[in-house]
Amino acid sequence: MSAELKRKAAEVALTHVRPGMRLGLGTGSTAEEFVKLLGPRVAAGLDVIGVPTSERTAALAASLGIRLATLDELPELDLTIDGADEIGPRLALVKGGGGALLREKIVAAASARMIVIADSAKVVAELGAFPLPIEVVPFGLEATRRAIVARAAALGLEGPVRLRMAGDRPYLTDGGHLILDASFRRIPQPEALALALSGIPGCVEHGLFIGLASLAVVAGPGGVSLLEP
Ligand SMILES: O=C[C@H](O)[C@H](O)[C@H](O)COP(=O)(O)O
Repeated sequence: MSAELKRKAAEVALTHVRPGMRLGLGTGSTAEEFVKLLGPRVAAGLDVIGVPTSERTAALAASLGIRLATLDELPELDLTIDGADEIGPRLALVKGGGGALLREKIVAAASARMIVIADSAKVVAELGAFPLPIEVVPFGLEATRRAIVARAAALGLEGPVRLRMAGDRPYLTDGGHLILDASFRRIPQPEALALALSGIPGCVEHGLFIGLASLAVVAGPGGVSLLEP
C-alpha cells in the first residue's frame, strides 16, 4: 500500500481522537502514519497520552513529543489505533506481521474501542492467505511447533510452520519470545483455531484478533470506507 493510502486511513482515525483520551498506539507502517499525524496535533495543544505497543512505536512517538505511559500506569484505555495484516468477516483480524502481536493484543483488550487502519488489499473474504504469526517461548520450541502442527492440521493448516528469522538469527519479539509463521492459506474457523492455539503450552499468543476491533477504516483508490463488525 502506498504511504498516501496509509495516511488517508490514519487521517480518518485521527478524527476519532478527543482531548484527554488515553490512546493505544499500534505498530507497523500504517500505525506509524497515525503516530506521525498525531505528533503535530499534540504539538499544537491536543492533550492525549499514548501507550505504545512496541519499542519501535515508543521511540517514534517520543521523538514527536507524544506523552507516553506504560499499560501498568494506565491499565484502561479509551481507544487503540492499529494496523492489520488481514481484515476478515466481522472484523476478525490477522496481526503480527511486524512481530508486535502480544503487546498489541494486550493493549487492544484493555481499550474501550479499537480502530483498525488499512488499505483495501487487507480486506479478505476469509482469513488465512497471510501466514499466521504465533508467538512462542524459546524453551521447547520444537515440541511447541509440533503441538501447533498437530492441533492446527484439522483447522486448515496446509503449509509449513516456520521459525521467523532476522538475518541468520531467530527474530526476537520485544518480550524476548520467538515467532512461528503458520501457513494456513485458509482459516475457515478462526474462533476454533484461536481456542486451540491458546491451549498449547509454550504458545504465548497468536495473531488472530477476534471481537476486538470496533471499526475498520479502509483506504482504497476509490476513497475511504468504514467497516463495522
Ligand atoms: O506486528 C505488527 C502489526 O500487527 C501490524 O499492525 C501489522 O503487521 C500490519 O502492519 P503494516 O501496517 O506495516 O502492514
